Amino acid sequence: MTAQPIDGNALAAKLRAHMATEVAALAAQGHTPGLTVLLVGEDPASQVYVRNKVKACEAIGMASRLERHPADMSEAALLARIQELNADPSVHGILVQLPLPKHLNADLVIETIAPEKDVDGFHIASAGALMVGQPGFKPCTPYGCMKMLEDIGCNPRGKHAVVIGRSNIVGKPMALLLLQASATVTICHSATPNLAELARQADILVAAVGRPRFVTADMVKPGAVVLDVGINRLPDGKLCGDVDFDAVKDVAGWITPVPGGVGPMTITMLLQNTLEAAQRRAST
Ligand SMILES: NC(=O)C1=CN([C@@H]2O[C@H](COP(=O)(O)OP(=O)(O)OC[C@H]3O[C@@H](n4cnc5c(N)ncnc54)[C@H](OP(=O)(O)O)[C@@H]3O)[C@@H](O)[C@H]2O)C=CC1
Ligand SMILES: Nc1nc(=O)c2c([nH]1)NC[C@@H]1CN(c3ccc(C(=O)N[C@@H](CCC(=O)O)C(=O)O)cc3)C=[N+]21
Ligand SMILES: [Mg+2]
Repeated sequence: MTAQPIDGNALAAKLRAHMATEVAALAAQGHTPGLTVLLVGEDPASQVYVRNKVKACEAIGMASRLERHPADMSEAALLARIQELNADPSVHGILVQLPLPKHLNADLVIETIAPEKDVDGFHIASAGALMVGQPGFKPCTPYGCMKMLEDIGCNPRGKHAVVIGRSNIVGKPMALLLLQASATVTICHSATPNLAELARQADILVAAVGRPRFVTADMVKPGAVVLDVGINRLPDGKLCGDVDFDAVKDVAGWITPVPGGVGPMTITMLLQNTLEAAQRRAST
């Protein structure tokens, strides 16, 4: 079997084209959606990501601002800046690029963002809303993965979904979204003794481990949908997912590539959340 590739760039383009019309409608009412991205320090990978986010906003007519701050910015100064952005009506979404320099408490920083501007979906209020099934911003990467399943016609209801990874920004919210969609969900992590055996039972397998080619062909059920969240930079500079794509594509039914899979969908759902934040604000 050769898996069908799930083209994240194509789905992203389709969704963004639709969003552009909604952005234009809001702009016509004087509510151009605005995203502010805060980058503290000079991490080179982060520089690339934040530039891509800002470009993606501009491409669909949103107003985006990138604020660079020095690596030694004090926590008090960062919190004060977030509070100013919380109070600024032209800013609908606030994203603080992670990781932050070690001297800054990332949890405290994220909790300082107003929940109605938390377009990353990382605030405790957003996490709590997701947990209890109330409306709130969903974390962009798992949200994008759900959109990919929808796009290929894969309804998780009644399926066994296995998520490898339990981080607060990917693995855990991914599992909650799949559960909400009535999948039977298994979450694996570094203390799971029989991970390969569990993975092999998955109709939907999500890899969010952060280890290049962690998921090998023997861990995949024939015909499974495999979503590869991993973004790993190899020594030669190339990007590589958490799935051994070349081997797994001969077993899976569907598979996302890296690059060109989940990554572009993460940015797309960030735009979606920012659009929603602006729509909510415009209707109040
Ligand atoms: N495509 C995109 O848009 C995005 C991609 N990413 C990428 O996704 C990957 C995961 O990100 P993130 O969730 O933040 O990573 P974290 O490092 O926060 O979490 C990794 C998870 O994988 C688990 N894990 C690590 N090693 C093993 C192992 N040997 N066996 C089983 N489980 C293991 C960890 O288990 P434990 O909890 O027990 O330590 C942890 O739960 C990274 O490659 C990251 O770059 C992240 C965000 C967005
Ligand atoms: N507050 C915060 N929110 C985030 O959402 C966030 C973050 N911090 N810190 C870093 C991670 C990582 N992340 C990616 C998003 C898109 C791609 C992406 O579009 N990747 C392209 C390739 C890009 C390239 O070539 O480097 C692709 O997969 O096709 C990758 C990684 C968001 N993150
Ligand atoms: Mg992490």
